[in-house]
Amino acid sequence: MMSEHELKSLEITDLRVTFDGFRAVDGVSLRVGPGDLRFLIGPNGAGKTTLVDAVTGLAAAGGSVRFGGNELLGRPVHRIARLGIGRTFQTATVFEKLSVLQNLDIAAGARRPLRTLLRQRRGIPEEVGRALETVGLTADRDRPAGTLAHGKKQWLEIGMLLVQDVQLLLLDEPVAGMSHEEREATGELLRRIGRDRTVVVIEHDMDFLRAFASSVTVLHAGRVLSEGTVAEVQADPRVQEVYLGQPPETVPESVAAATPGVTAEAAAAGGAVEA
Ligand SMILES: Nc1ncnc2c1ncn2[C@@H]1O[C@H](COP(=O)(O)OP(=O)(O)OP(=O)(O)O)[C@@H](O)[C@H]1O
Repeated sequence: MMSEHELKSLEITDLRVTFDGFRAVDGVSLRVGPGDLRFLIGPNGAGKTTLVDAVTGLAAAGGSVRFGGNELLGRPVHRIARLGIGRTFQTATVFEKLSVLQNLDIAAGARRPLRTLLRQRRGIPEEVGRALETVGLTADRDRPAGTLAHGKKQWLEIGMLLVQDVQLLLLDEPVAGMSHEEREATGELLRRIGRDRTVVVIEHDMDFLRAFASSVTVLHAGRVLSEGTVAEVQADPRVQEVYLGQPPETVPESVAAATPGVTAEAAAAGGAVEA
């Protein structure tokens, strides 16, 4: 289903966020075009979440963030949301006692009177029906959201962004804690919604990244360390150095295994694999 909106790009220029003199984001520039599925990776503390906070208005920042030509920096959170920008957090934030349908209704219903939101209705608003289908929750629509499996809660949260007609989605570790099947389904979902929207995914799961990313930006110490296709980024010696310079238990096995010059034994000797 094509959006009736023109496709928009996210353009970040010289973004800076400082906490008490500490530069958490230190001059980041990047552009994500519509139809791209951009993964944002980097070691802990690289500035990934802070970057998303800056884009969504939760962290004060210098530089420029434009989406579809509109400058976002300096606008309050709700105005940024109104420009079609939405995010998810690592922990899904759904109304657990309400049904899937009611959750979507509430997300969609800023325009409807409050008393109609919780009422059982025969008809399902078109955008809600569409979102149910897109995120694969049609059969679960009457279940309380609190009884959904972890993966489905994340999909509901994505559905809640879709009914708000979000054009830029920023997702923070959407597959953390998911089963293999849930990851696959989530990857397919991101591909579907990414076709006519701009999607940025913060992710640590390297197998997931390799399967679904169309492009990757690697952040390190608040800066862009590397950018390109999955293959380009994995072959970049600077990326290898940053990951291999980490304590062994945080080196993703698939990065090490895919890194020329790093043997499978060395990767295995690195010990535990990050989630
Ligand atoms: N509100 C804050 N006050 C002070 N420092 C902060 C604040 N938020 C983040 N930081 C610091 O900024 C740096 C970047 O943090 P951020 O959470 O953006 O990293 P990240 O790349 O998302 O890491 P992770 O993968 O661990 O989530 C870290 O050093 C963090 O301690």
